[in-house]
Amino acid sequence: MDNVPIVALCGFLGSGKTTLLRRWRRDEALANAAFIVHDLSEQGIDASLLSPDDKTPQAGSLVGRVAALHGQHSNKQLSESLGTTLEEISALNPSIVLSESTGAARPWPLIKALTQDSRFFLRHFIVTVDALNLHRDFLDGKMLTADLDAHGDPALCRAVEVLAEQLAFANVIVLTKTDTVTKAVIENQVSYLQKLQPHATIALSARAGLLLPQLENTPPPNFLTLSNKAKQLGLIQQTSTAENVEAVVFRDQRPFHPQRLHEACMNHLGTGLYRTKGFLWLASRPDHTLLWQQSGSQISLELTGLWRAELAKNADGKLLPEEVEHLQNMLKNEHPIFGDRHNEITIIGIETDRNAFLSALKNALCTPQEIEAWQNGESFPDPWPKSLRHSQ
Ligand SMILES: Nc1nc2c(ncn2[C@@H]2O[C@H](COP(=O)(O)OP(=O)(O)OP(=O)(O)O)[C@@H](O)[C@H]2O)c(=O)[nH]1
Repeated sequence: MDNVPIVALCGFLGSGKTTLLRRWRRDEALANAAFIVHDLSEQGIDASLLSPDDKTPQAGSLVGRVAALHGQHSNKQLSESLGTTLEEISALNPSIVLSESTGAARPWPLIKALTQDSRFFLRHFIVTVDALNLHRDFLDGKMLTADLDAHGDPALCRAVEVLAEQLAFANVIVLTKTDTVTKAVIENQVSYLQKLQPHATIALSARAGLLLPQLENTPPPNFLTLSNKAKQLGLIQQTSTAENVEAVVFRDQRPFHPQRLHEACMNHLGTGLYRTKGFLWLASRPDHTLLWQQSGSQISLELTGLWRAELAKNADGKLLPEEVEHLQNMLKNEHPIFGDRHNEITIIGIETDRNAFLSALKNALCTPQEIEAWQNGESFPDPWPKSLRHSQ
C-alpha cells in the first residue's frame, strides 16, 4: 500500500474548518476519505456535523469513517489518541485522511502526532484565517506581521500568538469568509499573509467555495523544515493546545428568553470569548432545535430540526400511530414540562470572558413566571431573524 496522505486543517477557533470539510465530504473523489475531528469541547459538535447521521460519536472512537477526538483527545492525550486512531483508520484503506484540529491547537505537537505512523504522510498543513475577524480585530493582518500590542488587549494578544504560530507552519493559508469583506480588504489581507509566509499558497474561500483539488499543485510541507522551525521558534516542549484557552459547557433545560439572549450577545461578547457553539431553544420558537454559532463578533442561529416533544404532537397528522407511540416512549424519561428540549452550549475563551458570558446566559433563561407564560401560549418579543437558514 502507498503511504496515505493526510490533509491537516488547522486555523483559529471558528475560522471555517468544519464548513470546508463538510463541503469537501460531498466531493465524489473523497468518498473513500477518513476523517479525524479534534474539538476542545467535550460536546464533539464538529464530529456530529461530519457524521452521516448527525449523531455524536463517543469521544475517542471511530464510527464509520469519522474519528471523534474531542475533549482530552484533542489536548492531553493528543499523540496517544492519534496513534490508536491512525492504526484503526489504516484498516479502512482510505485514499486520504482529512484531519480537523481544534482552533486552539498548537501546530508542532499536532504535526508530530499526525506523522507518528509511517504509513501516512502530511500532504498539506492548511491554516484557515477568518477574513472578518482579521479585519475587525487584527488590522487585516498587520498585527501579525508587526510587533503591535493588539490595542493592549490581552485576549487579542493571546489570539495573535496562537494564530501567528499556526501560520508559521502552513504550506497553504485559506482566507475564509471572503464574502463578508470587500475586495480591497481581501487584497490587503493577502499581502500581509504573504509577507508572513512567503512560501505558502494563499487561497480564498467564500462559503466553502474552495475545493481540495484546487490545491493539487501545491507541494507538501517538508518535515525537516518544519522540525527546524519548531526548534528555531523554541516550540519543541509544548502543550498541544494554547494555555489559558479553555472550554466549558453550559447546560440547562429551561428556554431562553429571546430578547434577553439577544441583549446578552450585544453586551457580553468580550474579545476573549473566542468561540461558542451548541444547541438551544427559545421560548418564542419552542418547536425548533437551533444551532448556535459564534466566532469573534459573528453570530448565527441555524435551524437543525424539531424537538421530539414537538414531533410527538403529530400536528400535521403525517405520523403513523406506532411512530407517535415510539416517540412518546422515547420521551418518557425526559423533563415533564420541556421534554427533550434543552440548551447545551460550549464556551471557549479566556476565563474572565467565559465567566461573564456564562452568567449572562443564566440571566437570559426564562424565570418561573415566564415559563408559566410560555405554557399558557403567551408570546415573547423576539429580535432574532424570522427565517433562519437550515443547517446542511
Ligand atoms: N459568511 C461566512 N460564514 C462562514 C464561512 N465559513 C464558515 N462560516 C461560519 O462561521 C462559523 C464557524 O464556522 P466553522 O466551520 O464551524 O468553524 P471551525 O473553524 O470549524 O470552528 P471550531 O472547530 O470551533 O474552531 C459558522 O457559523 C459558519 O457558518 C464563510 O465562508 N462565509
